[in-house]
Amino acid sequence: MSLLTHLPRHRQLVCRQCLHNRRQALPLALSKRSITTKQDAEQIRRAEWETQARRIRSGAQKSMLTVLEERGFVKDVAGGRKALDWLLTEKRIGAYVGVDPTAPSLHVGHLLPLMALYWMYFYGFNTVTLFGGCTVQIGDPSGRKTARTRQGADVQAMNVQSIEAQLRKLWIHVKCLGIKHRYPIQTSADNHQKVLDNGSWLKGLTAVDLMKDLGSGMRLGAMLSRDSVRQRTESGDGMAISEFCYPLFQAYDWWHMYSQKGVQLQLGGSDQYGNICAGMDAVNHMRKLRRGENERQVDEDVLTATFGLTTPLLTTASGEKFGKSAGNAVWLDQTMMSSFDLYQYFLRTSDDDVERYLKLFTFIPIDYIYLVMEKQRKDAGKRVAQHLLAKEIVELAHGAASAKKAEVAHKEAFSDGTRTFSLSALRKTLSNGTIVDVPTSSNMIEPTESDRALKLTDYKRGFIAATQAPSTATDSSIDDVANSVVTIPSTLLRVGTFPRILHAAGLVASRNEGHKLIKSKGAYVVVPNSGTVENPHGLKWEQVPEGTSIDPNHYLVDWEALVVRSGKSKFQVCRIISEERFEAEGMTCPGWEDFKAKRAEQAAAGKDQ
Ligand SMILES: N[C@@H](Cc1ccc(O)cc1)C(=O)O
Repeated sequence: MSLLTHLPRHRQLVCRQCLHNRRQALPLALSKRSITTKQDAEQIRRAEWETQARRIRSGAQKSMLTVLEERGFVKDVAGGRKALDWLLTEKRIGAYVGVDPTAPSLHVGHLLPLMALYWMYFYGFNTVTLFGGCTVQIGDPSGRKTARTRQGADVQAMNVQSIEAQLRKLWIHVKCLGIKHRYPIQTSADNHQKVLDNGSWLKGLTAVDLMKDLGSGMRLGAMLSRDSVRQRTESGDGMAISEFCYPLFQAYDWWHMYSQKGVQLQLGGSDQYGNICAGMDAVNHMRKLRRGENERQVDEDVLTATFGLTTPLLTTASGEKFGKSAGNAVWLDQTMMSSFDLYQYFLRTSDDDVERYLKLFTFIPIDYIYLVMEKQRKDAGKRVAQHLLAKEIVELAHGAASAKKAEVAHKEAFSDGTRTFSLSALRKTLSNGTIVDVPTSSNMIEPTESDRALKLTDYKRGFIAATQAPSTATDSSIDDVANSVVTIPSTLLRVGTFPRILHAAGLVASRNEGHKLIKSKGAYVVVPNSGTVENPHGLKWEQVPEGTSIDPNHYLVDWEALVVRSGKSKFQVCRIISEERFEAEGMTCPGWEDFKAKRAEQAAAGKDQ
């Protein structure tokens, strides 16, 4: 906990443990009077750090790197593991994670390096989350097989604005979670935690200066041998000079923050390894050039050296890509993915993955995670670990109030394992649920010059609609439901059309797969009026019966909703509306165009006869 020195003395809320630590850490003279001057604060910070270092050296506390490794954050360390472990114990260095605002929101994949950085914050390091207001205009080729499509200046400006706000919001939630989990955040200093835009220094940098200083120290051989460059040249697609030079800009960021803020460590996803190594070389070169430091000092002094740390690429235990829902990214922005859906995405985590995710995506102390996992193994059906994971992530991304609401909505919806579904929860979902029309074209909806006034939220909605998997997808990797409510025209509800409905609801990738799901007894539907005396509003699930004589209309709840489920917990609430309204509002759903085409064909054939 911080010492909250700006508050009057009686409001400095410090828990007993912190008070004890603080007394131990403070030089006697300081602990007796109130802390006022900057030097005092600095002295306390130093004393706090020294106490922590002593505890780590004596084995009473785990080192920073050990914590990161134990929780699964470390794939590669550039610069040497042992040296980094030592440095992180001895010196309160600066560390940073950068993201390019290529979309209006971060997605869960971004969280990995960010979480590692947040842990460093709890340990007292000076931390920077950087957004690439300038680098996004160039486009990082790392890990990409093709060049990015160029975005309009308006789109870019909105993305930058949105990502900056999101990074700031995440920090607020991180601090709240830190307090909740009782991490002793050390006395804050000006540079303890910052959100920076690389535009603020790259914009003023001239091309000549970049090439003269930094460019002269970067070797072509190393840059050419990078995977992203090799792949493109080998595939014949080639690469633009701008993309090829991208690492120079990222390297300059680091040099800027190294020289101004003592940032010695960069964290990033595994695709950033090349950029990070290029940055380390560049910083060394600049140190020799600008500061006139001698070669040996730069190459050998660990206390001033730079290091890189990459986080692993996440896949689920069954080998699928992590962070995709129905083929789309799992966004952290609430207007692009509701708290309900984000919660549901993580609630579906398999038992094999959940422990790993709890370590990576939550700040829950590791011993508590082990306890939860014991409980989980005893009664896996309750999914305690998954609920905990889902709630913590929503709390991190959307805040505590949203997390609580999402938890209640889910627990109510599945009040008895996955067997009952309460009417009130369903009604709530129907009234809150975002109805996202799946667009007919996969073109990005980009605001034009004349659309300058377009609000950010509208833009985000447009973005999410445009980047959804196309409605006619037959991609069998669709294993998820992205929205709380989908809208389906009543025309699709005919005797024998359950496979079509499962497809329209997004639970399966085609009508054929719908058939298969029903046949394998994996499809369920909520039965209306199935409450009991004890639980009159509870709704029960029933297996969708096989056969062509089943009428989905018999399962309509409140005459407006059909709730279908695939397997254990993948469910979808479908709002049923008339075809006229569906068409008038320009909506569509998987299989709809196909259905209409067939209907027209049949009508034409009927006329011919
Ligand atoms: N290149 C990074 C983002 C980044 C930008 C600037 C930096 O200084 C660091 C990282 C990415 O695409 O993920």
